[in-house]
Amino acid sequence: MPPKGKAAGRGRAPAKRKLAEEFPPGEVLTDTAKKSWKLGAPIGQGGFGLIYLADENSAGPVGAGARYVIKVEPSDSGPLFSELKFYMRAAKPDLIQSWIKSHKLGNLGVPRYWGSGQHDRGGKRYRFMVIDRLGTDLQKKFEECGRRFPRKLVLQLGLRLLDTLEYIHDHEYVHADIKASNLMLSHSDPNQVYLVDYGLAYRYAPENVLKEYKEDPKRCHDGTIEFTSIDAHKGASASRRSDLEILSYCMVQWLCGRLPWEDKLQDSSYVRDSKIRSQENISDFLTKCFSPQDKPDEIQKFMEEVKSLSYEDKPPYEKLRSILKAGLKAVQAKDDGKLELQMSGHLITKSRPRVFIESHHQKTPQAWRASTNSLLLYLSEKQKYVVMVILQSV
Ligand SMILES: Nc1ncnc2c1ncn2[C@@H]1O[C@H](COP(=O)(O)OP(=O)(O)OP(=O)(O)O)[C@@H](O)[C@H]1O
Repeated sequence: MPPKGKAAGRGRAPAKRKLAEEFPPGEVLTDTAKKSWKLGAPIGQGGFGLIYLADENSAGPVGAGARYVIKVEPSDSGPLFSELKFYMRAAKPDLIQSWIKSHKLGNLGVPRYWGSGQHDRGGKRYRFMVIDRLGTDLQKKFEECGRRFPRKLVLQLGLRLLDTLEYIHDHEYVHADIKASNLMLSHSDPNQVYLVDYGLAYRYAPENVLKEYKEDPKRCHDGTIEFTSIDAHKGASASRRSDLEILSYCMVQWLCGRLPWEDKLQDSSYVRDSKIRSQENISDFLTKCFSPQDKPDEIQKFMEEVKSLSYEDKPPYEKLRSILKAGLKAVQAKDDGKLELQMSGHLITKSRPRVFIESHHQKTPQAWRASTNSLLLYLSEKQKYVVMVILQSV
């Protein structure tokens, strides 16, 4: 989970806190249901602990194809405790499966929870949690794609996130930190995307009683600064509309490359005021982000719909899905469930190039780098600029 006001993109790297010691592969952990799990190699590091490959305990070592991961943190770590509460309440495999069935979905983007417990080692106590093992995060894919995602991909991600948010909202929680680095592709299916990191997830309606709107100056700007909601900037706890507002900023960034306030992320009040202004005139905001021929009508409609929600409102998920589906139709695509990182041939031929000159900071430039919808041309080792040709779908 991010500390207060952490930025998602370049230049973030907050100081990592004191970490849990690294356990050797083969360490066996027993959960509260007395089930044993074996650790493999560590594959990730969070703010407070490590993530290891894992499998049900057996005679053999845990290999690269492991189906689970175990998150281990010192037992006094708050974030894993609150994340664990979310998983225990809302991510049990049976619960997810019955939602998938009753809502006729192909999949649901919440990793399943398989167990948890405490583990003592070297005189210290650790808390651990077993969840599904996932693949690459979308921030890496975003960077590889030259910081632009094709319109179809953005709309498909929006649709899958609406399914996921509807589920977690129905289970009394909001996520409050949606961003590409918290979206991970399945390890086995490139068309499935999961929302991870529930360290900031907030139980907005315990026992179905909605929390009231209350600003707390000590909690201003919680979340990831460029995407966090106006409510969070003002110190109010996240609500369902916050998740959708955050999703809309993400979709805009994925489509056009950067949000207008990204140059001044250190100035939280500036970011808050820019977001307030963007909501006052959504059309003007999108005009700043896109060229006239690229301004996405569906994103404007989506944002207008979200803006009309009050703090306690249940979002109209189905209406929001139909807005995004209309956007797919406008680019001659449909909700086929495919997360295509590459532009299809059809979209490329209907693209118009835009050229940007950017300062060149790379120490070891490549001759060129092609990605889904952009082509970066590094002029030479000594030159100061790169030329970025961006193919924008019309
Ligand atoms: N289910 C998973 N399967 C595979 N890798 C994972 C999984 N969950 C997390 N990871 C990897 O572990 C890293 C740390 O994840 P974690 O959820 O612990 O982050 P965190 O504690 O929120 O830390 P921070 O937000 O500070 O990066 C992730 O960046 C990701 O690479």
